[in-house]
Amino acid sequence: MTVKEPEYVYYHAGGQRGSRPVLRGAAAKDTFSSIPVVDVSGMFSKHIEDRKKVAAEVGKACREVGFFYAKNHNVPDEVIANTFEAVKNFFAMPNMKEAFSFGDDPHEPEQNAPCKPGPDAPKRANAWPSAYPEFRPAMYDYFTRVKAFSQALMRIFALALDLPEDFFDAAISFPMVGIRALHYPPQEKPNANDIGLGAHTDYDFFTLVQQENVAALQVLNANGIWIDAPPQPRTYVVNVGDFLSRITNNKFKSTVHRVLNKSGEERYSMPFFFSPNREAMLSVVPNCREKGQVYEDINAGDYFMERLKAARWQHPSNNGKPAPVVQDMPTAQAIIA
Ligand SMILES: O=C(O)CCC(=O)C(=O)O
Ligand SMILES: [Fe+2]
Repeated sequence: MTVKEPEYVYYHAGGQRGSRPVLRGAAAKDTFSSIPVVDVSGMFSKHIEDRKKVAAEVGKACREVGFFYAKNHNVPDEVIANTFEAVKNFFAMPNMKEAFSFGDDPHEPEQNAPCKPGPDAPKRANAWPSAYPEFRPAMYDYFTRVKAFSQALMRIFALALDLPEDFFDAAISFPMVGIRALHYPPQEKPNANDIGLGAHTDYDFFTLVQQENVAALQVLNANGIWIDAPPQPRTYVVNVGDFLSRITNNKFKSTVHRVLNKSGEERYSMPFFFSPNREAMLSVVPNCREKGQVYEDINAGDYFMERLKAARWQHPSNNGKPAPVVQDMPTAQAIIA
């Protein structure tokens, strides 16, 4: 009799390598096989019942999947379209890069920081292309709106956790945020090992992904099966990140995902990473505390740096050298191992 070796899926999650057996047939667990769609329009209603209804759906999606599509958000279509156009122009420049990141930086007037950076403040965070001056205002137009939408969404997460709606408000007044504009060129003959972005979880509170009309994002379920998250018109893909998972004692799932562009076409996407203020404390929220709880309180900025270092350390380009010092790395741009 031959015993079949189980097949495994490998990923990086919570700053560490992980693996999961692929379970089929009788061994399969009860898990998701599609990404739920939540109509979030009720979050802008003046009636608390409408907001609570959205929160209930968001909470269910966060507990069961860790991902959902947010339909009827309030970021205008034309702002998103203009931003993608600017991103394509940027990638078409001769000094082509495959990713452009920028994030919170109190030096930049567009961000209306609550106070001016002092003499000890971190250095400027963002590098803007001088050869394309229209890029910065286009990105900021998008940044301002997606950040406001995220701050509003945070109130829905509070309700979803049975907390007062304003529970997180003070902790997200000048949040750590980052936009990553990504370009995935067509892959010749892609196979499962030939991925655009390796399997990972995000180290933020949550992420809002805009993807243009090319499907490539995939989400890992509990059975080790990759579930497609193709673009759905006029939606955001929202996913729980490690910070939110941590403060809910993992009741909200920070789910592993990857990008595999099998389409034969160019793919552009724009994740927006949202985390609390650098000084905020990440404490497990009251309703999720349990005896024998694993997570201690930690400063959000410190946790971010810890995760950034872990990602750098494991990055293949690091060649096993000691982790670089990253204290001058002031923005919340997620660097993926
Ligand atoms: O390109 C995408 O659709 C997702 C990107 C992503 O998961 C990330 O940058 O963390
Ligand atoms: Fe991600």
